[in-house]
Amino acid sequence: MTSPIHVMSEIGKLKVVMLKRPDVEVENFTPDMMPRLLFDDIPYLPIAQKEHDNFADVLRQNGTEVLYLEKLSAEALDDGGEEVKQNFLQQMLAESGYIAGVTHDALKEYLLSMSTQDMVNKIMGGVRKNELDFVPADLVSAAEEDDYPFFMDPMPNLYFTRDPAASIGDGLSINHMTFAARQRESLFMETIIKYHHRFANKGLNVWRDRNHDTRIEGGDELVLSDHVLAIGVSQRTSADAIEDIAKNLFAKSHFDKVIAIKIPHNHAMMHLDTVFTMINKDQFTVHPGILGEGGHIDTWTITPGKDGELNLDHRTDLKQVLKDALGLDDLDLIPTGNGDPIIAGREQWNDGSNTLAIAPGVVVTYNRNYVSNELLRKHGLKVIDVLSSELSRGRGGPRCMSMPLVREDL
Ligand SMILES: NC(=O)NCCC[C@H](N)C(=O)O
Repeated sequence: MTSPIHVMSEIGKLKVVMLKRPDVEVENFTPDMMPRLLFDDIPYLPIAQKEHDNFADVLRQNGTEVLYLEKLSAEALDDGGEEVKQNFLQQMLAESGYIAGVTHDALKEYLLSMSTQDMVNKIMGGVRKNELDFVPADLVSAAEEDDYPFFMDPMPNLYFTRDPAASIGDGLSINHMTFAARQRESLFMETIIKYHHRFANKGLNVWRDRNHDTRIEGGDELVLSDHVLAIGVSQRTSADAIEDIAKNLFAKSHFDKVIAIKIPHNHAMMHLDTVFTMINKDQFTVHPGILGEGGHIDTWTITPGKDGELNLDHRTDLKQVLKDALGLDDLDLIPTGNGDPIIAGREQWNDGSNTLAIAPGVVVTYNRNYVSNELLRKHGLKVIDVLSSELSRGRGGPRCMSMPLVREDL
């Protein structure tokens, strides 16, 4: 029986993927909340949903089974039973700032009065104060948070299913994410893996769980082959988390090389996959803005050392590093925006480098990045471009919006 998670590459034919259809969470906030919620604008929901449905349809038409995070989460809680649901809620409330007390109790009662699916949707969408027939009387609520409209913030970034967890081999990392706006997200995946009948007790390896202080996000985790990972040292992923997962993978799996790639630490390039993706056996997209003089960038190839320690090899020629790690004679690094500084900057901002490979040489991209798309076609790729006006406002593209669960081996 095949494992419910099986990902040995970035490019093997995509068989099963997990998405989250954007819902009220992407518009249930005010402009002043945007920076904290990691959004640059507020999408128009009906169009965002239409675009997302178009994305899901494209995947289905190409032979991919599409699962939805929101549905899996509710099913997992129902599979787990009453105690699991209560514990999940307790943990979610604690991570939302309510360990105990009257507000905790009021929220618990409110959320438990719903069907499991409605409860999950409500937690994802955010709980406003005016929904409950309850006014907290403590000083913090009265004196400091009286103007704030939410008991529980919405989670608008959930449609970027790539980040809270990452499939690696026959297992995954469940991630401790960087910013508070996203940290609760990975509790859904932890619950799915533990309790959903499709995943529970199937021998899945959790290479690193969410109970850490050091940070890692799936947009930085790229499975280049069944031996090699690339992981961004980025705004969202810290070097110590990379060392930690490398040690676990080297001890327990067939992965024996992790290439750590240092990228600028800023919002536009928050993850490695916003500037660099694998799209074929010997082809990658790269945003020229991350490469210095002569195409150089800091990379460290990490391999197993003595007694569980790690060996590091610092090199700056990305192309050569990748060729060596993957045993390739040549490699095609395709620059976002065809190297034009204005177009490259603009199309990277709109996730022109954030391609989702659904088979070797077949990629799904945003239609708005037409210069990069045309260039990919010229390099022999099959490009399926999807609608992107509203989805792109959340600052993530097709790779960010998808968590592959099963890919065919190459
Ligand atoms: N892998 C990705 O690059 N995901 C995009 C995440 C965008 C989201 N607004 C965030 O800042 O986390």
